[in-house]
Amino acid sequence: MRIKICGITKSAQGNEIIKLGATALGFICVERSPRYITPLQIKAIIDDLPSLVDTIGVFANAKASEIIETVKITGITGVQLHGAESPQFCQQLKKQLPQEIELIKAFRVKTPESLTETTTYTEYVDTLLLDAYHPQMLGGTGQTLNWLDLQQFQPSLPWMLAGGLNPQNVTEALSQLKPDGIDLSSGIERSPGDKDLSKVTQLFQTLTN
Ligand SMILES: O=C(O)c1ccccc1N[C@@H]1O[C@H](COP(=O)(O)O)[C@@H](O)[C@H]1O
Repeated sequence: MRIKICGITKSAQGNEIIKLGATALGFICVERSPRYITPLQIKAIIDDLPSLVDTIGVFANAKASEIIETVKITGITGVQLHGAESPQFCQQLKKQLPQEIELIKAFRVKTPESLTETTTYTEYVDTLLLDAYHPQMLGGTGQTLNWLDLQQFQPSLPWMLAGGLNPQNVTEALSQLKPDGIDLSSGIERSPGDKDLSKVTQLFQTLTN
């Protein structure tokens, strides 16, 4: 299972988190987020990481040109779209990105019906991600989804579960759902962008038991 730890802002923490077992690190490219870091800061962190790690830039309603420029500057291996990007935007962006760049579309699930929207994207992206809906915040909310409502979600693409996961609730989430990956941010932090390595250690201990 893929394990993505998102909202990395510090090189040393990113490296420790990879050693603990994460398969992917996420970097927030949304300026209004307290976890935002610049493309040059992302590049500096990635340059210091082992090469086989997935590195995902998280965007929300950004222009395609900004995303493509960020991919070039940073060397990220994937792009996560966390806003209201349309299927057509994803289709166009996918055509413009280098073939090897993973395109992830995130959905902030408000009602079980929100899940049906995902089917209109499956032709144009590589991976789906489900996050909790919050009226003011785009992500990193710490709010969980109603996992029971997701049990019927069996998309044709790999999918990742996000939204308020932490060392205490991840086992319960994975007993109800079988995502291809999980994505955590605020549940393993001291403060936004500052990961708590003891919580990350606890997470991986829980996952390996
Ligand atoms: O983390 C942020 O600040 C953020 C800002 C804008 C878009 C997405 C963001 N984070 C995403 O939120 C989920 C995890 O949230 P949490 O575990 O509930 O804190 C993850 O997909 C991040 O990429």
